[in-house]
Amino acid sequence: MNVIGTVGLPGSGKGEAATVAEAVGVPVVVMGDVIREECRERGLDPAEHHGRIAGVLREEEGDDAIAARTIPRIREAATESDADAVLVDGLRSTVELERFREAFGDGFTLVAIHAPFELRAERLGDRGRDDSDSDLEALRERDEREIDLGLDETLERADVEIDNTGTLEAFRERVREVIGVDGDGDEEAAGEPTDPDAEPAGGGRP
Ligand SMILES: Nc1ncnc2c1ncn2[C@@H]1O[C@H](COP(=O)(O)OP(=O)(O)OP(=O)(O)O)[C@@H](O)[C@H]1O
Repeated sequence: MNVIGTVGLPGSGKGEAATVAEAVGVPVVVMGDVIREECRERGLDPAEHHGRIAGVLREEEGDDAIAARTIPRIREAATESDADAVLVDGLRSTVELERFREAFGDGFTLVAIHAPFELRAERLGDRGRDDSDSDLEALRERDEREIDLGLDETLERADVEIDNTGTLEAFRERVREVIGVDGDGDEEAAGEPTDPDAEPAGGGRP
């Protein structure tokens, strides 16, 4: 089974990458859903308690708690789908990376998505999902929180890099390339890492 994990700072493009995967039939498992489910089980509103419950889970079950709870979801998504790959959105730390490598071996590919602070701030401002999206100080704090969890080191250990500083279409094309789907929507060897330095394939939308 090919499992593609994405890692990137807030606003780097992980959600867009997940949307591309879904559009080509690659199921997406969002690690944050594990936390949202735990919030609901504890009778808490995920919108308010998400961050705290993520910390509580790590304290109670170990630093790899969220990865460990995500693994059965990945296997289930793979079983239910005809696709050769599953995309996992939301890795934060090397402990989680190691947990996935242990579970999926060479089938696990970590994809780092990079975009500089100013660009992420601008894009999140446009996204405007909530108030924090347009708050520079909030973004700085989110960056720091994620870096504290080990996001920087996790980015450094990626198998494939995606530079998301160009157009949205160039990014989408590069994501399709990385998940092994060509511009016509045909699946190739989903999950095989491609040359990280390669230019996006370009061309029109599928
Ligand atoms: N290359 C791009 N050009 C223009 N807009 C982009 C590009 N890449 C991403 N975006 C937009 O930037 C915003 C942030 O991207 P996205 O939601 O994918 O980030 P994320 O990494 O999932 O962030 P978070 O961790 O906060 O959920 C979205 O509105 C997305 O559509």
